[in-house]
Amino acid sequence: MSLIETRGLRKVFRQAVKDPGLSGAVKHLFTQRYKDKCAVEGIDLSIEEGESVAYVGPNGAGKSTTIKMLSGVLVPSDGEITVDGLVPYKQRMENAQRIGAVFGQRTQLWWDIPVRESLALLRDIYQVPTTVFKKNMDAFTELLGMEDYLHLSARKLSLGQRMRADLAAALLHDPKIVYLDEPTIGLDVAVKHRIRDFIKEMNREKGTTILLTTHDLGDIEDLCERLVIIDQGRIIYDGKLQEVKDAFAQERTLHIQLSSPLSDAESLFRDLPEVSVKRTNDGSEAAFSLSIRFNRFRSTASDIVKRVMSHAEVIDFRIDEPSIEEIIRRVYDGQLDAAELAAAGKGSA
Ligand SMILES: Nc1ncnc2c1ncn2[C@@H]1O[C@H](COP(=O)(O)OP(=O)(O)OP(=O)(O)O)[C@@H](O)[C@H]1O
Repeated sequence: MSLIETRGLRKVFRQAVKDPGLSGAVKHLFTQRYKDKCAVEGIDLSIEEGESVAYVGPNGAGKSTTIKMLSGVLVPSDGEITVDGLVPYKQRMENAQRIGAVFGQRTQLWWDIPVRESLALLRDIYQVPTTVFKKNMDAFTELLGMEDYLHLSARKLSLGQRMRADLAAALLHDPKIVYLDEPTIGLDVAVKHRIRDFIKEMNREKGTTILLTTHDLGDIEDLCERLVIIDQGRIIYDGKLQEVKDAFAQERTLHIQLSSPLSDAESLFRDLPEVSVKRTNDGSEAAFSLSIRFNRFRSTASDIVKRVMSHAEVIDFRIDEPSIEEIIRRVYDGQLDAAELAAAGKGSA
């Protein structure tokens, strides 16, 4: 059995239907109307120990609802769910010992007491042995750069400081699994990197299994090898991040630096209509640069470089592939359909 396993997992919420405005609110007091909203529509998910999985989808897709069911906060309407052999909503306390959770929008720290005290309270709640607590506190303080603000209450922390303290709080008891819901939301680039490095370290060093939901697709590229895309409560893709890139990132851009300008570079590619050439010389350091976009299934980078080299001296070049961000955006926009996507991996669409 996998560490995390769900079969046919469903969650239906009962939502109040109100007419707009004050009259609608008053009317609702006397005649309540409700409709069922299926937030999660039968999810089959297997996650092995040590995996790092991105769980992404547009707003309202059902990501948080899934995580809440996995962490035992919500009871599923239907289906099966086990986390390390436990049924989370039935064995909440045992489950809590094995998981850590960070919800970017909320904190699990006590608002008015110093961070150091909050962490000590969590040590007692989770019954973390003193040696483990000390070892983790030392390591986390250094890795997350918390020394300067351990004496401050959560109320006084900046968002980046608070998020780092929250990560420390979630991992203090060495959980097997950590659920990260938007762990880098609203953070500057430096703090984001620090947090990502820390998560990678936990995954590598301790084999912590990571389930990450995020709208920051940089998080995904940096942290996860596997991608699960959910839309309207259903998984529409489940497979390797690299497979999605290989299947859909057909476009490449070659950035070539020349020793002197090359006039009419376009003429070198007249027989390749899908190739487009842009001059990107910004006048600095006598750089004469071309950015050449091509479809990797129709042309090869080596052919393009060869053509340029036959007319000019090439000093340097590099190839860029589109980011996963662009591909996922196309999925969200409906430009890539689920069946196409599923064919690229082992998606369950
Ligand atoms: N407690 C609730 N009561 C009623 N409906 C809910 C409740 N929680 C979530 N929903 C509905 O379920 C659907 C899925 O919500 P969920 O929060 O799981 O989405 P999400 O993928 O996490 O979205 P986001 O990226 O915006 O956080 C939404 O339509 C939401 O309105």
